[in-house]
Order: sequence, then C-alpha cells, then structure tokens
Amino acid sequence: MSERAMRLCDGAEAIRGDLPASATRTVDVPVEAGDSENTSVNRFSSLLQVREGHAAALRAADDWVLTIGGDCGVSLTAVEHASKQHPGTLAVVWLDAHPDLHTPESSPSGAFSGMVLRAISGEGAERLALSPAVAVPLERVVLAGARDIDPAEDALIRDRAIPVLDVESADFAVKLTDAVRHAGASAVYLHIDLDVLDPSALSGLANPVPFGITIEGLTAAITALRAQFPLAGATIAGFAPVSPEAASDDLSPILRIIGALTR
Ligand SMILES: NC(=[NH2+])NCCC[C@H](N)C(=O)O
Repeated sequence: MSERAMRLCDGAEAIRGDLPASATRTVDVPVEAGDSENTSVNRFSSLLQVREGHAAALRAADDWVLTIGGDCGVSLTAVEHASKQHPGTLAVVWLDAHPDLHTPESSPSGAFSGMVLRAISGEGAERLALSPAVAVPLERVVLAGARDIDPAEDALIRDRAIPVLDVESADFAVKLTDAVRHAGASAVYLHIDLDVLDPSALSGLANPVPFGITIEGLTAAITALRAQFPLAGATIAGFAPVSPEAASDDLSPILRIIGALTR
C-alpha cells in the first residue's frame, strides 16, 4: 500500500474508533494497488471492487448514510445511493479544495479522486460514471471552497456555469443555501473533503491548500443547509494523519463536523 493510502486508512480507522459500533459498517479496501485494465484510471479494478462492497453496505441502510473515506472517490457510490431515494431532485454540494471534474482524458494524474464529481454527473470515466437514472447533472452541483483548479476543470466550470462559492466570504452560508435553492433541489448531498478546511484547522491533510474555511464556518454552513433542506447523505473524506498521535489531535474538529451533520 502507498504511504498516502496507509494514512487514509489510519484516518478512517481513527474516526471509526469514536463512532458507535452498532451504527457503523466497514467496507474493506483491497491492499494491492489494482490494475488499470487498459483505462486511463489508476487502480481501476480496485475501484470497481470497493464500489461493489460499498453498494452492498448501503443497501442494508434504512436512513441517510454518512460515508467516511478514504479519498473522495467514495462519494461515487454514496451519491448514487442517495440519488435513488431522491430521483431527479438531488443537489450535490462539493465542499472541497478541488472540483474533481476531470475525465480520464483530461486528468493530469490518472487518480479517480480527481474525476469523481464528473462521474457522479454521469460523464467521464467509462464503467464508473453513474447511469442517467441516478446521475446528478452539473446543473444540480454547487462547488464550495474549490481553489486548486486545473485548466480543463476551469474551462468546464465556465462552459457549464457551475457555481463556485468562496468559503471565505462573510455570507457564505446564505450564498450556499441560495445556490442549492436555485438548482431546484428538494434534498442535498454534502460531500466534505477535509482539504476544504484551512490548513491551520487540521493537521492530517494529504494535500493542504491555503485559504480554506474554518471549522466554525463549515459547521455553520452545514447547519444552515440542514435548516432548509433534508440531508440525503454525506461524505467526510481525505483524513490522512501522519501518525496515531497526530490523528487524535485532529479528532475533536472532525467530531464537531460529524455533530453538525447528525445532531
Ligand atoms: N479531492 C481531491 N483531493 N482531489 C485531488 C485532485 C488533484 C488533481 N486535480 C488531479 O486530478 O489529480
């Protein structure tokens, strides 16, 4: 396993340790890197395998589900599940330093984590992109906190007029609820890559990007959204602590985010 993958596993495990065991299910991720199967997507075979295990775990759920990653890729199957409960009316709010809007062809890295939102919209990566019945089209996507944007993503954002909200703006929470309402959604899926946070808020970020949101700003935005829209599901991804000690220092801010989602 790569060092990055190991840190993401340790991070998920650390969060799990603080959650009620009866409400938690674990989806195993293969330790071997997996094969690209002649696609331009790294670890393609492993992604399909995790997708299957994740879908099976979600089928057993009878309420909305909080998926803890891992990297952002976990939102693919999680949003698919939520979209089945809200066909044609789900909005996705992508709180992330990255838009993750690549196709395999435009991706600079081949990492699926940089393609997952495009796949959720039903475009891009073949055999991973959601089918038309459950895809959430880009008209119902709101980006918040994206500030590490590749040129191909920037072109798509302009071309399809996808809203990109500045998390440092004083009325961020109001702009966010307005944007979701404008998308005509009746329920919202909240994807949170922890790198949406300012690097000063959390030490366990794989790729910290300056000028992110504070914990207070993030929890206030979550609370504002939940006051106006039913939550269809949520993801917390990208927790990559360098050591178990470092992980425990970060748990209190992460538990505050989980509190805002569930309380
Ligand atoms: N959500 C994330 N951490 N995404 C990382 C994506 C980085 C870069 N844009 C890529 O596609 O490789």
